[in-house]
Amino acid sequence: MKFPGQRKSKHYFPVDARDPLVAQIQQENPLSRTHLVGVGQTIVDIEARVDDAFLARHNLSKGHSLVLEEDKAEELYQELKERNLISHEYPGDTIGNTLHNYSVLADDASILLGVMSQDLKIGSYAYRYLCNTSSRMDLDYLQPVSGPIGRCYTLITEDGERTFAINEGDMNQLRPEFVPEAAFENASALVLSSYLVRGKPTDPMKDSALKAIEYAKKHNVPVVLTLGTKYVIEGKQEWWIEFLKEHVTCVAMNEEEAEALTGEKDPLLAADKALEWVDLVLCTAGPIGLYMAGYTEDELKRESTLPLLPGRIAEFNKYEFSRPMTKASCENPIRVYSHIAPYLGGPVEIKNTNGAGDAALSALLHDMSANVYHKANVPNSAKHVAKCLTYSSFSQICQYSNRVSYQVLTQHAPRLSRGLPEREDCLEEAYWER
Ligand SMILES: Nc1ncnc2c1ncn2[C@@H]1O[C@H](COP(=O)(O)OP(=O)(O)O)[C@@H](O)[C@H]1O
Ligand SMILES: Nc1nc2c(ncn2[C@@H]2O[C@H](COP(=O)(O)O)[C@@H](O)[C@H]2O)c(=O)[nH]1
Repeated sequence: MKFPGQRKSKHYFPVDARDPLVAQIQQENPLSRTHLVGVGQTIVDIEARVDDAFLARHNLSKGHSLVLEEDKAEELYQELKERNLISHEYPGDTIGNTLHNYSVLADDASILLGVMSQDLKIGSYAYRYLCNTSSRMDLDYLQPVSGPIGRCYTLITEDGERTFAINEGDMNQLRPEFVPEAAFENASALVLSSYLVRGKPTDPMKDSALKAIEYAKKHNVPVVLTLGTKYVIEGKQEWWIEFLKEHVTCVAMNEEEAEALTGEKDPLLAADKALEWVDLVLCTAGPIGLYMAGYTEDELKRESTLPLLPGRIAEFNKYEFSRPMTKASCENPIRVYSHIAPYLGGPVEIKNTNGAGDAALSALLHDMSANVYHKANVPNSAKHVAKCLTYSSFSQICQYSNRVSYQVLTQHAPRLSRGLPEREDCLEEAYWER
């Protein structure tokens, strides 16, 4: 496990391998490991620049992620091919992206539960998916299917807006028996997306997601839900609120999804509202940066030394140096908020915003895993006097998530092609002290 940030703090771990005492302990007690689990829809992103007329011709509404009928998807693909509009093809899926990025950042294992075409042809989409996925992602549990994996036509119009058109293939055919309980033992978190419930009523994917949640709860693994797109939430707010209350520890969303869920346009107020249903919120807001909201124990709250920020909740970041906890594990819970503007104001040139939100979430999940890992290996550390959800503070996680989003904005693909630059191994020096 490579650790997120604060490499020089007294709590930094893994400890220096050159210390003979530590080396001896590590030989006697091999380090306990953890991993992230995700249930995903195996999808390849097929990216093309199109005009508004193209969207109109194929009855697509801009900014939406829509599942197409097979014949409509084929028509769309044929036009893209004939007009030579396809610019890039990458493995996608909001969960696949998140697990891959997690594995790259943490240099550690994640487990993808999903489907994969059993007869792989070299050059096929399934083949490309596997070739461009981190070797740290464990794909051994994938369910073989006879059909193709999903295709996500990522249609980018001149205004930079992305419209997703999905040809689902067999991506929703994951059956509950391919969700093994063993994957949840020692897991640090289960990550799911709201896309999993929008298949046909006969698709087994939703039951598989519920099975995964059942095992996560049984093994005390936090459930993290990413909202994917506002269109899956709109009109079904009540259903999602009940789902969050019943199953979810942490919700990740962008400001549009947050508004669809809570009715609040202001991301800070939306995040605050979501705390009625979950313990931790990550709300990205494009060029505005990102917000986190959560709970901490009153006695353990830590005041920020950064400038206090104005907002719909006055000086809302006052305790952002605290570490997130579940509300239930606090005797006197207080709400904590943090915000950060885009790293360096955003890249000079944004290559593609695809995957920026997934990237932010992968950094948060890395921090959650680091906490589990540290606790298992140094249980008597001062870090674990209270039961926290993360290794770092709200403020530090905001900075880390933001930094990882920036990295994705500077490249075309939605998945990190490599980790953050080594020079930043100590983010404090390069950025956090700025
Ligand atoms: N136009 C932009 N300028 C600067 N930073 C951006 C821009 N768009 C996104 N970001 C960064 O990427 C993060 C996630 O982007 P966002 O667009 O909110 O996610 P999503 O892709 O889920 O909609 C933001 O919190 C911000 O740090
Ligand atoms: N599992 C699904 N993933 C989808 C779907 N529609 C789009 N996407 C994926 O989202 C990411 C981009 O994420 P963002 O953080 O930029 O919002 C992209 O790679 C797509 O593959 C879907 O229906 N299901």
